[in-house]
Amino acid sequence: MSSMTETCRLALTPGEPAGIGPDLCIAAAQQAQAEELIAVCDPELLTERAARLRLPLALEPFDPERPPTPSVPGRLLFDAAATLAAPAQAGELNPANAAYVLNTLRAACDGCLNGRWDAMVTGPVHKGVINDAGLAFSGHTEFLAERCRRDGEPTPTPLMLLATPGLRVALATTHLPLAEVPKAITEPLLERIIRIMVNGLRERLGIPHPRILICGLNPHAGEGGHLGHEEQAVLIPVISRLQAEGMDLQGPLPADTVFVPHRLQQADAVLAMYHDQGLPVLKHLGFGQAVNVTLGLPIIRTSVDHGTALDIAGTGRANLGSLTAAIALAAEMVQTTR
Ligand SMILES: NC(=O)c1ccc[n+]([C@@H]2O[C@H](COP(=O)([O-])OP(=O)(O)OC[C@H]3O[C@@H](n4cnc5c(N)ncnc54)[C@H](O)[C@@H]3O)[C@@H](O)[C@H]2O)c1
Ligand SMILES: N[C@H](C(=O)O)[C@H](O)COP(=O)(O)O
Repeated sequence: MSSMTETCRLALTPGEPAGIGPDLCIAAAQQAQAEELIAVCDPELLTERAARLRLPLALEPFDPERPPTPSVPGRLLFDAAATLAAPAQAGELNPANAAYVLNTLRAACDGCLNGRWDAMVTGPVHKGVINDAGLAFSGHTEFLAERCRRDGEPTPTPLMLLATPGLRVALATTHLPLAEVPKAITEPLLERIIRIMVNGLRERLGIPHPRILICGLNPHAGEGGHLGHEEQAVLIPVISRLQAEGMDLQGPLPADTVFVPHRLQQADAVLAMYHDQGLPVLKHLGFGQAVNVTLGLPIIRTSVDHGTALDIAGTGRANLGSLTAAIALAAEMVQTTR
């Protein structure tokens, strides 16, 4: 692990090889970066995609013995941790490459755990094609949590938080079918999630006294029990307990009005109960510029806010904004944590 004064060393996973992830890594490599970027992938993928995009790219193998140096335009370090099973065709998913994608994530995560690099920044993966290949996968967040599990200990609970200027939204549940959400939101889970959120905002994002708005699960936060019982049975007891410990929490609040400007001005983050309660609002405000952060794990991981965009892979039309923001936030989190 690099020291206080050193350049941040960031692993970059391009994600789904048929998607825009490789395009974005190549685009990022065209710019000077304050960090050292190491693409964890099959270098052939980048060479072929760069040729298709007609962009210059000098690839150099990563040498952990050399001190980290800021990336220079047109040059990119790589760690050939995994090899494609079949050549990648932009825009065309191939389940044969699903295991390769997961191997790049394993290598990037393990490198964070063993100090090979300071943090990992992930490009988008395609959850469907990984499952089509017979590999159970619901998202990076859950996969990395499992990878960070220590022998004999339970899997750490990960917290997904997306951030864009003016709004941070975290999720109590992540990639879960909607029908399973109510029973997943138990008192122990919610208490764990709120503690991780408060600690993560403090320790990783440098907000000393985070103010958090907590959405109800039901319309109008249950309308006093007339539109659902989870607020009274689960949310209110947990929130009251943690407020009594001094945490700055408000809720459960009706999710339809929690995101109005005057409320957000008085808060550092919102906790939504499920994926599509929080993320549509965040993406409406900041799609293409927002960052997905995983809190609650012993590693620093940020990611783009968008998917694989197969419709534009290999065309040069992919917007670099979210990856740029994800790299910047990972570096900031590394500095905050040093
Ligand atoms: N970080 C991740 O790994 C991540 C995040 C979200 C979705 N996904 C996965 O991506 C796949 C496709 O999801 P989707 O179609 O809902 O969303 P998507 O983000 O891939 O595409 C939605 C629309 O936005 C456009 N778009 C996305 N990123 C863009 C960029 N950087 N520049 C310009 N245009 C861009 C696409 O062309 C498309 O029109 C799914 O398998 C989903 O699970 C992965
Ligand atoms: N929930 C994320 C989003 O909608 O942007 C996305 O699916 C990626 O999640 P992971 O980082 O867990 O793969």
